[in-house]
Amino acid sequence: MPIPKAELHLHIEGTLEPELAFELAARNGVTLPYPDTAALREAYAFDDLQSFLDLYYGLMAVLRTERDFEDLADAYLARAAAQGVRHAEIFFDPQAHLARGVAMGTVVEGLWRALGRSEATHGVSTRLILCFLRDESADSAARTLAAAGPYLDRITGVGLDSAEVGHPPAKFRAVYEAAAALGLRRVAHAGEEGPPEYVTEALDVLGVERVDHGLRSVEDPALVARLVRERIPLTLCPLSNVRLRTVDTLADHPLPAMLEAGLMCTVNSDDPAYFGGYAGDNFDAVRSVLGLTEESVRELARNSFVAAFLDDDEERRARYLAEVDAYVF
Ligand code: HPA
Ligand SMILES: [Zn+2]
Repeated sequence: MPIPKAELHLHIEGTLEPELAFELAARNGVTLPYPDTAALREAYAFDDLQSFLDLYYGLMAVLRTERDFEDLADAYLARAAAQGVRHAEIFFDPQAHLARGVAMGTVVEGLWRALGRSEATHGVSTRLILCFLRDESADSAARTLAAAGPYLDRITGVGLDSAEVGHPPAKFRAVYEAAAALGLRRVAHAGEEGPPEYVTEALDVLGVERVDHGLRSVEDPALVARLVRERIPLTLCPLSNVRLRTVDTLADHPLPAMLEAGLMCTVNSDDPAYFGGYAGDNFDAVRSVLGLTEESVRELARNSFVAAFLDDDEERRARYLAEVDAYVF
C-alpha cells in the first residue's frame, strides 16, 4: 500500500482520461476532433502552460450534466484512493463551464454527488475549492463568486488558475477580500511560469494560506526565507512541471533543495490525466529519480496533512498523521 497522503493541488477537469472523454462525448452527442483515444493521447505533447490549457478547455465540451461531473469525480477518487490519497482538496473551474452554458448548480451538485459519498465509497475525505480564471476579468471573477452563493456550504475556499504571466494576483484583490469576508479559505497558483514577485503578491495582496506551485520562489532567497519562516505550504506538482517544461527534466527539479532549505513542500498531481500520473505516481517519481530518502517521503506526506484545510476536524488530521508516522516502507 502506498504511503497515506493528502492531495492539495488537483484540478478535477484535469482528471478527464481519454476513455471517459469519449464515453461522455458519445453520451452527450459531442463530436471530438480526434478519431480515438490514442490520437487524443498523442495530442498531449505540450510546449508550455498555454498549449496545455488550450486542450484542457477544449476537452471540457464533453462535460454537460450533473452525472458527467459525478462520473468524473468518482473516477478520480477511485484512482486517488488506489494511490494512497486519504484526503483530496479538489479545484474546479466554474467559469469554463458557465461560458459553455453549464450552470454552477450542475457543476457543484454533480461533483457533490461523488464527493458526498466518497468517504464511504473510496475512504477519501474531500474539500472543494472554486478557482477563478486569471485570464478572465476581475468582474467575471466577482460574478462567479456571486453565482456560487447558494452552494457555499459545499465550498471550502477559492483559488486562482489558468494563464499566469501578465495576470498578476493583485488583479483579484477585491474578489479575494469578498471571499475572505464569506469565510472562505484562500490559495492561488503563483510562481509556476510567473516570477517570484507573483508569489509575494499572492501572500500580501490576496492573503493566501498556501501557494500552488510556488516553484519560481527559489529564484529569490529573501522570499524563500520568508516562506520558511512563515511555514507557507507549497503545493508542488513535479510531473506537471516536466510536461509543461517548467523544469527540463525531473532530475533537474529543485524539490530536494527546497526541502533542504526548510520549505514546507507537498507533492501533488495537478492534471493527472494530462501529465502522466496521479499523486502516488508523483511520489514514486520523485523518490526514484531525485533519490529522496524514506524520511523525506514521510515528511512530504506529513506536510500534506498539516497543510490541509482540516481545521474543522483536527481529530481526523491527527488520525491521518498517525497513519503516516506508522507507515512502513
Ligand atoms: O497547472 C495549471 N496551471 C494553471 N492553471 C491550470 N489549470 C489547470 N491546470 C493548471
Ligand atoms: Zn494547477
